[in-house]
Amino acid sequence: MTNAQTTEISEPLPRETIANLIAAIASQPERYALFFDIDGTLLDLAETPDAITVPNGLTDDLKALSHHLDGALALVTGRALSYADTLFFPHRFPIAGLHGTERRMLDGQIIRAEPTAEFLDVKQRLATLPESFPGVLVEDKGGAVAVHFRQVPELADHVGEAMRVAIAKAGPGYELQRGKMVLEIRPDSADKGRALDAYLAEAPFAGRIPVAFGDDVTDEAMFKLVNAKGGISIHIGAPTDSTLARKRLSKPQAVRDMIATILRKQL
Ligand SMILES: O=P(O)(O)OC[C@H]1O[C@H](O[C@H]2O[C@H](CO)[C@@H](O)[C@H](O)[C@H]2O)[C@H](O)[C@@H](O)[C@@H]1O
Ligand SMILES: [Mg+2]
Repeated sequence: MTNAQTTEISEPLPRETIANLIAAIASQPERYALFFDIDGTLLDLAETPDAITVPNGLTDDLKALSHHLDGALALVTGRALSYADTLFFPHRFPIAGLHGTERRMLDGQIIRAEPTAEFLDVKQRLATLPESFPGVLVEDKGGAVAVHFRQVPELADHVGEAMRVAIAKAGPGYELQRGKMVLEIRPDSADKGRALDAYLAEAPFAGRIPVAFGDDVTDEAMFKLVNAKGGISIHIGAPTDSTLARKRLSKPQAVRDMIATILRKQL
């Protein structure tokens, strides 16, 4: 996907621009709302879903940044909401999980699509996939199911075929989501853009400039929404023209450094 209207497709965020953004968020926090993807954005990617690590200090830094923004910080992730909570325990951030299809609002209420009988049947069948394709890893996320092939990339086509059959059996209400070395069946009731938009309708997010950080296909819906609202979209990773994001940071460490610098500046 390319974005012809974007003049700065996935350009590195110049040092000066980073400095400006950091200074602005540090000195005028009431103007900004920050939205972070998790895997590949806040956290370095790992070989398997459970092998990720949350670097020392990140959880507290996120909490401090959230406090600085008067709560206008949310995580928008493909992970299950409950899993994301365990990553950043004991803090409970506003989180949109399963690519935006389950969302905890500020009052603690959670909006999610209930799984259908057909989906649960498909999920059960997919659980046996590693018997036919050793090395493939099935991640049960409750309302969604992901099949990872990072450890056996040569099986990508087989996984693709199995998931095409599975999505047809899952029936209405579900869609196939592509990701990094993963294919997933998830509810089609929302996406990360719609989740972000829903947060922007609520205090303390409402009326603020959205700033979204993400690294993957699923984050494009978020970038599109943020661009339309005059916000700042930041892609994490190598330069690419396959993103709607208008700015770029090279890796999760750069995101973590940016957070730490904002906090130092506001002291
Ligand atoms: O939207 P995100 O927060 O970025 O979540 C996207 C998916 O992240 C996880 O999978 C990815 O990260 C794994 C750990 O680094 C990696 O092993 C895998 O290859 C990646 O696809 C997670 O397991 C998925 O459920 C999320 O949808
Ligand atoms: Mg990601």
